Amino acid sequence: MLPKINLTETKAYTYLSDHFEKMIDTDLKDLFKSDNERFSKFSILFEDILVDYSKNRVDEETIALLIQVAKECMLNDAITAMFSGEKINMTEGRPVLHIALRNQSNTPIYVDGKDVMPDVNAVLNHMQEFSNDVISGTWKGYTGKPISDVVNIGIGGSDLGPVMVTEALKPYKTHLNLHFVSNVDGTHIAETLKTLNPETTLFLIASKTFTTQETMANAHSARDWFLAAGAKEADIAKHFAALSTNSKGVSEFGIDTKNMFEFWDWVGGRYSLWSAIGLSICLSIGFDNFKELLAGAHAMDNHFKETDLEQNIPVILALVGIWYNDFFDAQTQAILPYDQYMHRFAAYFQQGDMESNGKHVDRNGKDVDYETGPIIWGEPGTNGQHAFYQLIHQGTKLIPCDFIAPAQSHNPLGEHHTLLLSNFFAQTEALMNGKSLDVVVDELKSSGKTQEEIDQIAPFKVFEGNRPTNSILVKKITPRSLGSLIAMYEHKIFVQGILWNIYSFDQWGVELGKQLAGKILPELRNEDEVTSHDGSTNGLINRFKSWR
Ligand SMILES: O=P(O)(O)OC[C@H]1O[C@H](O)[C@@H](O)[C@@H](O)[C@@H]1O
Repeated sequence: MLPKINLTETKAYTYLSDHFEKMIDTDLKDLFKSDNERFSKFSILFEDILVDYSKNRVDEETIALLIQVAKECMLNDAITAMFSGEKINMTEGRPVLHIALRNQSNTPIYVDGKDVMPDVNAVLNHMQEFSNDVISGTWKGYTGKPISDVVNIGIGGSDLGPVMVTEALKPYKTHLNLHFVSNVDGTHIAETLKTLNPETTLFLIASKTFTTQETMANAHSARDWFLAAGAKEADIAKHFAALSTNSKGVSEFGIDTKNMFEFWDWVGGRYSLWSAIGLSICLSIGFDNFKELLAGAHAMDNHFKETDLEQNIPVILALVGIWYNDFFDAQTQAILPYDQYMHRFAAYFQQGDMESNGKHVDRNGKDVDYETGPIIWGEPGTNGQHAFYQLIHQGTKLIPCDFIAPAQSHNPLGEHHTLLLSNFFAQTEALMNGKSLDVVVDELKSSGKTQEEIDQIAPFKVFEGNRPTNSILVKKITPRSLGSLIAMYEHKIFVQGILWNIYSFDQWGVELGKQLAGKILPELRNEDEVTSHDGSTNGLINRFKSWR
């Protein structure tokens, strides 16, 4: 059972509210001036990952009080509950055990009295054998040719993780070409199939439930395309595999359950890249690299489970996030990787964070009267600098940003990486220091502007600064360090959910739209005028029918 304490009910929260009044006007620059040790006090090194949170509007008292809130919310008990397989996903009656999928120490983890590790290891062995066969060409298509292309058909958690990781780890790629089809828009599958040869294409139908409309529609279209090319039903076994918890659904679709890679209801969709859903990752980078990804995540799991809250990276990131979310009213959190390979990282954590903590009912079933999950967004640097950073620097909103960069590039081309990193360092410094009116005026004077011109233009060139950032410097993006980074954010989300007293592992919010689409679908299958909805929906549907 998870504790059910709202952070706002803790004693420390009251102290934190008073403390906030003091901190609201504190300038980051002054915090650095008054403490030479600030960087070492407010940064944590974990393996090849340095997390610097010193450019935040916090001092030692802030962190101490936030930790006190976490303790009063019984965070340690919650961590133990998750790792020991308690059914902490109460509304679905399930444990939350993505940590078991990467439990490389193989210590037993029990669900309803049964150790899950033998099943986890059996699926991993199956994934190893299968991916080795496909990569080596031992696995042959129906005309005896080896596989050249793999299409993962899945959506949400059955798509975003594999896409993000295969992109982030492209330097480790095997010879297989990976494709991902998620959208029910026929364009997605049609465009993907255009370039493919059915004799050498392998489809992975990735769906935890094996009922998701988009995935089933795309899977059927893929099968039709495959059969239309001259293949027989019996050939499907060589070209279709399923990654799912639903063996009945898989065999009804016509996939041999020998080609099914199982996982379990205690793996949440958005936490499933470590499970059989990661088969596309294994095929893309090879099983050994996939194991390294798991090992990196496991190392972060151990850090999270065993480190004191004061030095615990996911805990600190979560608390600093809460500080802005609940005291400074920051609505969003940007994730800005200075690594082109990580271009889907923010999109991945959009689901990871927003589907987990986008809740307004607490674990007591009551509406919360404080802010919960932030809006997550971001794009890689330096592209973002030339697009939306204007608002981060000079807009009216406070946007805490995570800057992530590798020290070593996989493509050390000329000076590119040095240029990239100069921007990475410059941005957080600029956001913190800003540019005062005096400096702007001096600059304008020395560029020969008249006093009148200076008076006119100066206000627009001022940067307030004092804008908070975390800098996450990684030696190199490898399967291991990426695994650790992902697990770090997963646990951050967990900690925030605990303190906000919400259930982070269900996602009822995605259901209503699905239900209504199910109702509307039959109405679109005929030409009758629709009158059963509100005026707007009726009007739109009827216009659609007349135009299609
Ligand atoms: O893997 P499935 O079952 O196809 O679900 C795909 C997605 O569906 C819904 O949008 C949610 O439940 C997501 O969390 C999930 O990732």
